[in-house]
Amino acid sequence: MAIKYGRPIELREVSRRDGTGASPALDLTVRPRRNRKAEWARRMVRENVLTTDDLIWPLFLIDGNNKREQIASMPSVERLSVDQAVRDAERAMKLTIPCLALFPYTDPSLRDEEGSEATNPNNLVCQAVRAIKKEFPEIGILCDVALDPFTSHGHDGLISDGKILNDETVAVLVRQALVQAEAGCDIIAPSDMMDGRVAAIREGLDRTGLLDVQIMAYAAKYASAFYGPFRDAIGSAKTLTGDKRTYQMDSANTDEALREVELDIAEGADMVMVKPGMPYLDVVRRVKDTFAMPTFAYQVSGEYAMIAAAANNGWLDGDRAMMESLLAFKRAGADGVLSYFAPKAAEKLRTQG
Ligand SMILES: NCc1[nH]cc(CCC(=O)O)c1CC(=O)O
Repeated sequence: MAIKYGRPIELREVSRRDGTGASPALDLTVRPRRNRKAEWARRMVRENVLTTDDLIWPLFLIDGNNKREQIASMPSVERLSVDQAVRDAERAMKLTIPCLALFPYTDPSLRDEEGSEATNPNNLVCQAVRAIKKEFPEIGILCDVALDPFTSHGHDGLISDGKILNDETVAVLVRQALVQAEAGCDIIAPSDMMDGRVAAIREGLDRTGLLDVQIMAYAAKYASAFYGPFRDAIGSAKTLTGDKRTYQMDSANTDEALREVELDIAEGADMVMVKPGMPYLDVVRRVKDTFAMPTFAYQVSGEYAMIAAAANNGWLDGDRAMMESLLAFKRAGADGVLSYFAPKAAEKLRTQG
């Protein structure tokens, strides 16, 4: 056998750990690379897999008909009129993506201090829920609960003297959750981070007889710079005054995340979420290990934008970075991921599998 890079190691040298041997003392009975030698072998020992069941696809809605509007900071993501959202729901069905999440771009003329459009049973989100459920009752629909797409100041709650009011906001959020659930949405996802909102929403749903509507709590949601492109998408970037640090979590904390998750579970959350995603995988792991609850992560707009922008510049392989980033959530213990990559990733999974 021709040896290109040196002579073969003899077994007896393996035990020579004092470094006096002719070659460095390497314990080469153990060779982890054996299990990586071919794709079939790698498949055999693979610990985590991503499937289309793991994906939740967020859609942005806009008023009008037959409209698809590009969002500059989120390449390939569009704002959709309701009829187009129905088309994307069909695409999701075909790709076996189990669930959609809906976010509205509210016309500026409908935004006010109180976010009153949030509780309009005929708002854009409710229209889309009814239209999608009419054609595709088998697909899951998640609706975000928070006031920021509807307020003139871009905050998630009601404000008085520059302060976000907790209990008054919760009362409005319950009404927002109820109009969405009555329109037919399956999962209510409070993203506002007010205290006590999960319990109040659960009680409201149960009192109305909406016993089967699930709650996925944005339980550990951080005050993050990575929401920037989302705020472009829903049109709150320019209007937002100040920041959200009095209600969203400090990114320095993880014990606090566990307390938030514990509270939301006690208040009746069926599923919990950590957000943003990739910079907070340690939190995902701690939450999963501590509570063993269905745990989701949100790969947020800024995470999407970073990968998409780098890929569009040719700085990294976009498809591989997308799949690697999604798999990372599984490795961290997540049961699923909200991701703007959902349709693209599902297409890739389909052609691979
Ligand atoms: N409260 C609303 C909400 N729901 C989801 C996101 C961010 C999602 C994303 O960045 O993709 C936000 C923005 C925010 O809290 O400011």
